[in-house]
Amino acid sequence: MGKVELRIENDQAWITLNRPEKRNAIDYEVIDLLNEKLDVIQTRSDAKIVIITGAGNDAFCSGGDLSVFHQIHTKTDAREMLLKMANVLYKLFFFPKPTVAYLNGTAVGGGCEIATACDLRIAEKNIKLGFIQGKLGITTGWGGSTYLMERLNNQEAIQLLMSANPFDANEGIKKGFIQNIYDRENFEQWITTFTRQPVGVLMAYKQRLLSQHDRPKLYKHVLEEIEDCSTLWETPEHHEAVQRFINK
Ligand SMILES: CC[C@@H](C(=O)O)C(=O)SCCNC(=O)CCNC(=O)[C@H](O)C(C)(C)COP(=O)(O)OP(=O)(O)OC[C@H]1O[C@@H](n2cnc3c(N)ncnc32)[C@H](O)[C@@H]1OP(=O)(O)O
Repeated sequence: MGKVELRIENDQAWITLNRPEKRNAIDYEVIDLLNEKLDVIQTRSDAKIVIITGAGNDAFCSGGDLSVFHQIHTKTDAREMLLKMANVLYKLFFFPKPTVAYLNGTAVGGGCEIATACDLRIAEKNIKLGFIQGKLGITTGWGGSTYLMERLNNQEAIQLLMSANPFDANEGIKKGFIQNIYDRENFEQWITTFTRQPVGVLMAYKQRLLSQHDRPKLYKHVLEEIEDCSTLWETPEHHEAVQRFINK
């Protein structure tokens, strides 16, 4: 089994982040694999909808792999890593087919950024969410805050980002971040309400959704976000926070 699995079945393309022992954290190989899987799905007429989830029962995704990314010290190197993943999430945000994050467990940091880049977010109950980057002395850097401002009203978005507080699925529903709470069986039933339509219908509605967004402006904002995050990456606050996690 690879670090990212793709299964296309019943008109559904399931991408599973497959590093349960690291709570499905994102490293360089995962970034490349995610990019490849999206390219494959784009060419497959039997894939009507994309579902991203995590392996195991604990986590959707714990964000960047701190055991790998703690080796990044300079702004230049941080920018390079952030841009690589930001480009994948930009592809995901503007993907021509509908995308759903099925949050089977904890989603923090970059895990919430991946979920935000999807059109819809469905959560299992009792999961923990959080744009916790602030607690690490950085901001989102993969486009997450840019996309969150598109998904939620700015007042809700800024509270989630600035507080860096964890929240649960019920709070997520109230804020408009989570659309439904379903266990796996109910999720699989719900997803068929989409896949029973022809792919052309789903893609046409997706285009209507995408036409709400100003593509060049969003990319500019993503680049600004990367710049801010990579500047903060160099600060002692960030390195000390990551070191505390590594040494725990
Ligand atoms: C860098 C990009 C940036 C962005 O642009 O957004 C970010 O993503 S910043 C956010 C980075 N992520 C984090 O700070 C989360 C760190 N992890 C946790 O807080 C917790 O692990 C958890 C996700 C809340 C889950 O807690 P729990 O279920 O209690 O599991 P453990 O803490 O015991 O972890 C099990 C195992 O997994 C390893 N792990 C977890 N997350 C990461 C990670 N992000 N990177 C690397 N490794 C991770 C953890 O170290 C444990 O390993 P072992 O001790 O070897 O079992």
